[in-house]
Amino acid sequence: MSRLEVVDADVTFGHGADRTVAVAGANLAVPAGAVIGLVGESGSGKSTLARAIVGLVPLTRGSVRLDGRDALRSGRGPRPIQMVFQEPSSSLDPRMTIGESVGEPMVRRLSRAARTAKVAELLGLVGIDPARALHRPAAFSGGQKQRIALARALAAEPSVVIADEITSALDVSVQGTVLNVVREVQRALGFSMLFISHDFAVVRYISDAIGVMYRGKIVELAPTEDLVGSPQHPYTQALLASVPRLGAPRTAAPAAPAAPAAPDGPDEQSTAGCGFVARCGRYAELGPAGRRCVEDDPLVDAAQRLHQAACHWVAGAVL
Ligand SMILES: Nc1ncnc2c1ncn2[C@@H]1O[C@H](COP(=O)(O)OP(=O)(O)OP(=O)(O)O)[C@@H](O)[C@H]1O
Repeated sequence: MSRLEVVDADVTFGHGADRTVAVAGANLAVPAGAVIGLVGESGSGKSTLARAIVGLVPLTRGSVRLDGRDALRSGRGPRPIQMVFQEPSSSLDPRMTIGESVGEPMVRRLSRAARTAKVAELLGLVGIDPARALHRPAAFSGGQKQRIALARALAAEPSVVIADEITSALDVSVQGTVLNVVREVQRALGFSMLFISHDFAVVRYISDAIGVMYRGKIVELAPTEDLVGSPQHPYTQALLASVPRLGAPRTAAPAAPAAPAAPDGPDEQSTAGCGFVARCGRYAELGPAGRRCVEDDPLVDAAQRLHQAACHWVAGAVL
């Protein structure tokens, strides 16, 4: 297990009028052996951050560190950070048997016999009957395919696993099974994990701590029950208010209230100050004191502090 850190990360796509800033000043730490959840609405940059961590998209700025060393410059060989995607087809080739797919990351490292034994062990670990190793992905359900994709990721013996919306395409009844398998396997093997989902309930269930992402930034980071019990950032507060309680009807509340921006005030494109200012109820009430929100971008850092919120107006904020 390893400690993963993302430090001051930016990811920008395109140029000129087509320029999109997908990740902007993101800081995040996943302590060794911990499960950190990452939540945020669609387009907040979660997948891009995940892809940048495994080197699938380049960082425009910042770094990814594994136990203090640059993770993106590591040499060849088994990759210490593995990712599982929303679509199992991203990692399972339909023409290969699942045994071949799970065994592939071990081809250079293990003999055929050792690989067969390891494949059986990994399939068993994720609750798939090893006797089915000769079948192709089409023979399995969506939830089973996700578990096989996890087994393949584990074949590389990663110290960090990134799970990106791995239950989002599944029926709710299957989601629980997959989550339980992921949790059991993580506890058994002890790898660190970044678990990404737009579904707060899912992230809460599986994570030791949660990072909330908004417009490319982590705006709050806290142990799970602290975040749920006393959210500090106005965005997190709005996000939690929109999560239906178990059994209660889902309200129509938006993820964040749209506060009207002052006519001469900041808009969604403004980059100097806080990215949430145009939707922030707290800013709307601040009056002149709110100048700071427009001029200064509050950030969380990758340090050890347990509860951090990227807002100038909460206790413990990083200034
Ligand atoms: N390859 C790309 N080229 C251009 N823009 C991109 C690319 N990938 C992502 N983006 C943009 O970056 C922003 C963040 O997208 P990203 O997919 O990371 O968000 P997300 O939080 O994972 O959302 P979702 O859950 O919908 O995938 C979006 O505005 C998206 O359109």
